[in-house]
Amino acid sequence: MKSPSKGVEVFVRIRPTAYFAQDLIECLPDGKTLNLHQRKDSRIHLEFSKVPPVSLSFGLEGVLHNVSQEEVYARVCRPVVMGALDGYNGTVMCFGQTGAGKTYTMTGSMESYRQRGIVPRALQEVFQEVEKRTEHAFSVHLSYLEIYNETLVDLLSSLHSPQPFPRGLVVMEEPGRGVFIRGLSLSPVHSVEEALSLLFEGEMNRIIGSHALNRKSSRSHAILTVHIESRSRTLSDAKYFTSKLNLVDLAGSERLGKTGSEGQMLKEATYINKSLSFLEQTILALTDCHRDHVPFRQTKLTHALKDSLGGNCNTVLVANIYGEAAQIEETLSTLRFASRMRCVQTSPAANEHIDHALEIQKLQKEVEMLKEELSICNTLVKQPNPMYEPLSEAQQAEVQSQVQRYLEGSLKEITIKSIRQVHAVFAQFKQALQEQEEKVKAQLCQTYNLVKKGGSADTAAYKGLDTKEADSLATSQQPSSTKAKPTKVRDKQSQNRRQPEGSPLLRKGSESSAVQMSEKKTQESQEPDMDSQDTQEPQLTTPSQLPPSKAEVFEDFKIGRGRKINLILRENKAVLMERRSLLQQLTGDVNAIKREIDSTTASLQQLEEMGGGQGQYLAVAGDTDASLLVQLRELKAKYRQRYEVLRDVRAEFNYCQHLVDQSRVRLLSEFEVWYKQCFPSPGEEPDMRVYRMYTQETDSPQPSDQLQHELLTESSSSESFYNARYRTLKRRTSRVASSTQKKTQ
Ligand SMILES: Nc1ncnc2c1ncn2[C@@H]1O[C@H](COP(=O)(O)OP(=O)(O)OP(=O)(O)O)[C@@H](O)[C@H]1O
Repeated sequence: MKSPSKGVEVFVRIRPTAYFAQDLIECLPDGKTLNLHQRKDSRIHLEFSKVPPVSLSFGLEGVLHNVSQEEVYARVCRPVVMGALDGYNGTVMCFGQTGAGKTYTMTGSMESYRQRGIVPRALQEVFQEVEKRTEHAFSVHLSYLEIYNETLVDLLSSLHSPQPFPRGLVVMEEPGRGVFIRGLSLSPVHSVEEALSLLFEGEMNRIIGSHALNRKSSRSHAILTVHIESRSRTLSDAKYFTSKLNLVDLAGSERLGKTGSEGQMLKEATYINKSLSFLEQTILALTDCHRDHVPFRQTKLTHALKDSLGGNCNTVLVANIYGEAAQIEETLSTLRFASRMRCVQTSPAANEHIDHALEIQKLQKEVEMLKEELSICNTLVKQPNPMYEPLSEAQQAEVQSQVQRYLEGSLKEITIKSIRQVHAVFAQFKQALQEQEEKVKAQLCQTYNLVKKGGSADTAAYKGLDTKEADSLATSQQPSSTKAKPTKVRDKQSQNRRQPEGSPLLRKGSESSAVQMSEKKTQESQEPDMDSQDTQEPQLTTPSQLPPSKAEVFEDFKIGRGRKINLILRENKAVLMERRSLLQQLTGDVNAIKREIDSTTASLQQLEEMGGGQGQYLAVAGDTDASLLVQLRELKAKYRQRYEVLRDVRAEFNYCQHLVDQSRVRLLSEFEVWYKQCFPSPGEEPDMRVYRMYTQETDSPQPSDQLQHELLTESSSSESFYNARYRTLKRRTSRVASSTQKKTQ
């Protein structure tokens, strides 16, 4: 991610003073231009007396005159902080004469929160953003470097064990890493509080000199760096971003003569001036496109800031000036430096990295997966040159024809060539099955004159079952055709040949024979042959056989193991039918009486209208009318009596309906259990013990017998309760059976 190159952004901040030289310094209303007028009596004029008075104009990103600390931060630093969180290096530095307000701008007041400077605000914003950007995991470290008299000092060393590098800190450069200070401590920080306490610690350690101009003037350059690393929490890629946010408070530029420094102070001032002058030379070299060498290494300051000056960094300079007439020479020099700085171009670029360890891990995983896939392919294919490309249309058509021929029996085996071809074969099977189903349904609907009403009527017709039972079976049905062996799709005919006599699979002939069979079964179930039930049980499957469909063996179940519950269901249904016809009859009676009541009432009303009112009515009505009244009374009494009977019968009917539902659920759930035990999934052995238990009649009461009474007397909402209880009883019964078997062995 690379942004277009741009110049270093430069702001001028004017230190407030009661003696602001407004005739010399003019801030234009655009807020971006500052004009400096040279006066006849100024020192500048005296020194260059032959030069006619001139006005110099400086274009900037902004003139910060009488603005709050908050606004300074928002305009100068916030965009750089945001960039740093996105992976762009950023540098904000203050330059200017001693006492012009550099430290005030960078650090601000240590006592007043409102007057805190750029650094504490930047730290605060970093952690606020870290909390907001939840889709990224950030790690933040701080380092605090001081350059004093060309010596590098770790301002946070007091918090760490002695330095591992006895020769002190060294500015280093490494390809891919850029410039860094070897031996400088990196303190991890997890909150704004931790970060601020490190800042305060560093500030305490910073050497404060005193000299004639400013008792608190800092005599060193200070670089606080926030090192940020961010990794995506949502993407599993090995990409991550790093950035450095440098907050630089440069030592004050000053004229030696003016400060009156001597001794140690003089030495300090010399170093400071030297480094600032090299900084200026470096900037000049950077702005000169014909120079191939930029003397970054001349001083520790320029070397340490190499990345920030003309690198891939978002760089902002705040030029602090002291707006009094006496300081006009320093102001001019600061503004000249500022305008040169504006010409320096940087090419901000996000520092994107690849976590090689993670990348290797990912690739290793991928290789493992591909190896597995390849081994499956090799097992399946057993031939050279397997196909890896998606099937072409011609190949798809070939697969379709192969499946057709295989189903018809003219093709013995489909040769497996690739995973994609296997998928295509299965898809063709699925399609063929769906087509067959549709065909059978249509045929059955025609045979039984059934109207197609969604799935229910069709499913019922499918095997001649009760609609609800068939629906339930249909939903739980597993397409037996999909249970093919994984490596070879075997010939269907040869499989049928292996089925034992009497296997339900053998009944899976043509569609018409299926219909005949279901009709035959229906007859059989109406007259169950108790003695032959064992022979009616389906054959157990072996792992090489396909299990019969549930619909096929359901009839067997109903006359075999599920005979009792099926009989109960039938009895309940019979009672329900009887109640239904009684209900219909009673409803007809009640409606007829109601109609009679209505007509009698109408006749009486007619007579009343003819008599012109209640009083006359009695006089005119005579015997006929009196008999109508009696008739009406009798009809009402009869209506009440019949209605009560109707209400009772309706209640009985509803109750019977519950019983039928319950016994149906029982029948189906017992069937499901029985089916699972008798026809286990491929790879599982059929449970012979359970199979025997279900096929042999025992003297001990079956769970079904125990539950029967409860099922018949409870409401249908208790269904799940009973299902659970039934399963528990079943498990217990099978456990008891197995322990008894062990004891007898
Ligand atoms: N914008 C401002 N508003 C209020 N006070 C200010 C402002 N700028 C500077 N000052 C005050 O001016 C004095 C000198 O400021 P400061 O120490 O920040 O200067 P400096 O440029 O860092 O000096 P040095 O180079 O010697 O470190 C301080 O007392 C500071 O509070």
